[in-house]
Amino acid sequence: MENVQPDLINHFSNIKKEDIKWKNIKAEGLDLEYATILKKNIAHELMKQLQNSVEYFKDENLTKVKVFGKWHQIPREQSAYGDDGLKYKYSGITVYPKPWIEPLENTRNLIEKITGYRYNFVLINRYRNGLDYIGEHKDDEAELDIHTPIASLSLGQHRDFVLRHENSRKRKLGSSSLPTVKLCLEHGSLLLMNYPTNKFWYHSLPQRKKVPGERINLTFRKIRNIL
Ligand SMILES: O=C(O)CCC(=O)C(=O)O
Ligand SMILES: [Fe+2]
Repeated sequence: MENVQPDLINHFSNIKKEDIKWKNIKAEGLDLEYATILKKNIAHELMKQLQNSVEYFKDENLTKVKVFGKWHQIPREQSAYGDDGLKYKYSGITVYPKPWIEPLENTRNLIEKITGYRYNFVLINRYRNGLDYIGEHKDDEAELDIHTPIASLSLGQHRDFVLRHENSRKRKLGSSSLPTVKLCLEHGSLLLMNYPTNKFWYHSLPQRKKVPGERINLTFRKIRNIL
């Protein structure tokens, strides 16, 4: 029987590392690399497959997070997939990833081919519309392998991504305030947050009422097995 679904693996196998044009963004303690890695039609196909297969958390223990000591309903949908036996704790919640599903595993393998890093975990955020957002935070949990950059793949509605140095945030006396860094994360783009970015810089994806489309973001991470 002929496969009527466009074959993602086939498309992915045509993507060559040497064809990718990276943009480097650097500031004190900040090191980012950004590139469009998927053509529009391939990005659309991956998004469609994820819309049909990803299951988001429903359990109350996983849809509320602790921010500055208070519990809040997360203003987006979230899920996690990864290797068996891993555990990731953030914002007061503990996540055990679901087993890999095909589109996510294929994407993990593509990112390994492009970056040379092998990931064992992906956190998925779905922003249903422009009101959904993620507040300022650092991804600096102890179980993250800090020398493997967080690789963030964006699909769907482009959204602004804002980074602020911790000193600018605290307006610490005597520290020169570093300018905010703002990027627009496009459909089919990959952002690498290299060490030591998450040590010094907070990031967020603010609400944007004028860009109401759905966005799915995959952050591939390497968790050190702490069992
Ligand atoms: O949606 C994004 O681009 C960022 C998500 C994020 O910062 C996170 O999952 O830690
Ligand atoms: Fe983050």
